[in-house]
Amino acid sequence: MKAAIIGYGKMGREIERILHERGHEAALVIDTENAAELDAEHLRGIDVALEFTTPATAYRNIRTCIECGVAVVSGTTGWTDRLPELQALCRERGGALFYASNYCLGVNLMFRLNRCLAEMMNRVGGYDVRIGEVHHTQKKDAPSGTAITLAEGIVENLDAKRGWVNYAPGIAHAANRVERSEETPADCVEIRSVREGEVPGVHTVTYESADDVLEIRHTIRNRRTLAAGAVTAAEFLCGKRGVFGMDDLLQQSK
Ligand SMILES: NC(=O)C1=CN([C@@H]2O[C@H](COP(=O)(O)OP(=O)(O)OC[C@H]3O[C@@H](n4cnc5c(N)ncnc54)[C@H](OP(=O)(O)O)[C@@H]3O)[C@@H](O)[C@H]2O)C=CC1
Ligand SMILES: O=C(O)C1=N[C@H](C(=O)O)C[C@H](O)C1
Repeated sequence: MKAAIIGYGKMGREIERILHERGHEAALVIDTENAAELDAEHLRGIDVALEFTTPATAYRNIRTCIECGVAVVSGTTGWTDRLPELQALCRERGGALFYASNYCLGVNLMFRLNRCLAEMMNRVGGYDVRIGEVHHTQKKDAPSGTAITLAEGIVENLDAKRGWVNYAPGIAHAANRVERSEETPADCVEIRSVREGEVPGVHTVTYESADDVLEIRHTIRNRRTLAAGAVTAAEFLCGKRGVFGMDDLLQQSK
């Protein structure tokens, strides 16, 4: 597989290592200094691009890949209100796009558990739910894309919840922010965001009643699991047309 890496930061470098280990070629590397080289000429001959950049740049990067007819795997978070536009463009152009808010297999199992638990909670009274996420201090977006996917899984399955808000004290650029935890409306899932040291990512879904606490938690030990999942998605996407996510990948590997 001849791959392009778009964004040569923490994820881009880890992805490069996994590509080499699996015998693929990182034929093009795009970062801020050569961002202008993301064009048809430089993408010629590339089988798949792996895009991990910033909330401000992901849309344009992915769009360029689709317009140049190159399959693209993206994991960039903090911009996905515009993802449906690109999914529509990809379908219209007969391209290939894979997006996941989290490429770690364990997190995707947690997504399934989370949806299932939310559905079961409709038959049990007395619990309220909240989500916690902890990440490193360089993270540009809040809440994390993973926390948003968890919140959407709850909203889709738990009748009492209609949306989510973010309690993110001290974090700039938080979406759907409430200033204090007590301001969270009863029909919203509160996501509490914390930025701390070098933490790769911890996500917790907590159901609390007056008498007990039920929690599901996932802790990422290192970015290797995220990069390996992204490369597996790229291998899956190669030669396909359409719009895909982790459920498609997990379906196939059953
Ligand atoms: N879905 C998933 O599983 C995961 C998603 N992520 C998400 O992926 C994104 C990247 O994460 P991470 O690697 O940790 O972040 P980093 O900040 O370490 O890396 C991002 C890189 O992209 C570069 N960049 C900025 N603009 C452009 C551009 N226009 N074209 C090409 N490169 C550009 C940055 O350069 P410079 O530093 O010069 O600005 C930087 O090198 C984030 O949104 C993060 O939330 C992260 C891990 C897993
Ligand atoms: O920025 C990160 O580091 C991560 N971002 C993703 C997110 O926002 O959910 C995935 C993972 O948690 C690491």
